[in-house]
Amino acid sequence: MENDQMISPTDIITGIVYIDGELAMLTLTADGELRSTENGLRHSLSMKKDVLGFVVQGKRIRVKAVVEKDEGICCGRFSGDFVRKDLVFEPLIDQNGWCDSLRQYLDSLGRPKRLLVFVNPFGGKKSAREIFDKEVKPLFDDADVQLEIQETKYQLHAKEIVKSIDVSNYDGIVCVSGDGVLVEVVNGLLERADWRTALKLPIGMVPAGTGNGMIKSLLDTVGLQCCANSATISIIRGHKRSVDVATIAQGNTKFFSVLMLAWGLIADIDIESEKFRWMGSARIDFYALQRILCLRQYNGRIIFLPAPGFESYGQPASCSLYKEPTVSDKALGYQGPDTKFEDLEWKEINGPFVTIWLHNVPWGAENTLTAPAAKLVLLSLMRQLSSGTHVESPYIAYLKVKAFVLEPGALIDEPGKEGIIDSDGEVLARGKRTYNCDKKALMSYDKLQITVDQGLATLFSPEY
Ligand SMILES: Nc1ncnc2c1ncn2[C@@H]1O[C@H](COP(=O)(O)OP(=O)(O)OP(=O)(O)O)[C@@H](O)[C@H]1O
Repeated sequence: MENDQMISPTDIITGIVYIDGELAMLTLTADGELRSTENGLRHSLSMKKDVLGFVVQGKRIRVKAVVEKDEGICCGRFSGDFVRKDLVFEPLIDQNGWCDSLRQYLDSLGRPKRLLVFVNPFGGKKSAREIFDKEVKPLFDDADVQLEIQETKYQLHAKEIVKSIDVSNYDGIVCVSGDGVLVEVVNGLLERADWRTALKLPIGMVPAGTGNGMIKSLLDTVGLQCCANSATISIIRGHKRSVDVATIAQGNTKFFSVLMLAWGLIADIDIESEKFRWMGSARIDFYALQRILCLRQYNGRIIFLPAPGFESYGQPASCSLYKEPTVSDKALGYQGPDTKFEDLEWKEINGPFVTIWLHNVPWGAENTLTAPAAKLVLLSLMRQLSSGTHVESPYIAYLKVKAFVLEPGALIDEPGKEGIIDSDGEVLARGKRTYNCDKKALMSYDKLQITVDQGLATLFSPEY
């Protein structure tokens, strides 16, 4: 704290104001600091980091701000990393000048002003609407963001909507949901004829599902909690980052994935635990334990193109990525990466496998899981999942690949029973005698290939 406040010719606006009934000097500096000196003490708010917006209340101006809270403070039911720290001041003169300066500075930050918001009332513990009303909407209102709210009414509703929206009407799309709606939005945008433009629209996530792996990955990287408060503030601040999109193809059928593909144990836990949806995210741990105690092993083969540094894994493959069938002229949307992989050095590993898990982001869900070959080892590895140390286990082969082919087989001790292939929480293929095997799936339980386009989609993200 300093006693004096230097005025610089580059300051945007400066003047005497009342704060809490006391006279104070307030300045908006050129680099976006809102600095006040009151009773010799200096306080400041960063327009970029702390300030959401402002509102005129009679002669006063209320600057709505949030600051990162100190560790140990808990603010009731909805926890988060931020607490409110509004600044209320009354300029002695030129209230309009203050409003114009604050508005212009906020506008110069390139934050989103118009958002299409999907709220999935069905996801997770069915609390998305409550999360949206109590935590998300008030913050967007403070930041003066216009919202077009769309509650999803059925599966694939969000995908259907984004396929036909006028993308120029929005600065972004927000999903108050789990990862499922995010994936629908990405797939919907990629199926548009104008997918290149449409994919530039940033997508924001507010965790309100069982699987919130994408937003967990983004927030955790900068030490923020995976909660609605931190996620919404990140969207308001408007920073973006690009994420890889994997194309999973089986003939002409395609699915675009941003998180992961799983087969075997992980898919079985993810999909079969649906029976325990009422437990919230605990259903995953609960069912994982059951599945590990009655472990299944699957026949099959994986063929892959190792990334640099991972060439020693597997043996030379007897075949490579299959050739794409010619795309019909009617297929207008994105068709996957253009890269040609045929003549490269493919490797293969033959089963049996407990699970195959392909990941695009570090976190599959808020409390991830992966697994090797023995029950006791699996149980001890479960405890390591939250730290990620499971990848060091000798029972796990952890490798980076540029392209991948999965040939899924049947259970080794029950050849008439097959498995489930799951991508981003959705069932891609259901084999014979699996859970809900009479339900329709996008692909058949057969060979499929995965290729990646780096940085294809744009997400709202905390600043790194
Ligand atoms: N009103 C609705 N009724 C039923 N399903 C819906 C509705 N709205 C959206 N869905 C579907 O719910 C699925 C799961 O959504 P979301 O990812 O938001 O939640 P989640 O809890 O993380 O998912 P899950 O629990 O299935 O892992 C999506 O496939 C979505 O299409």
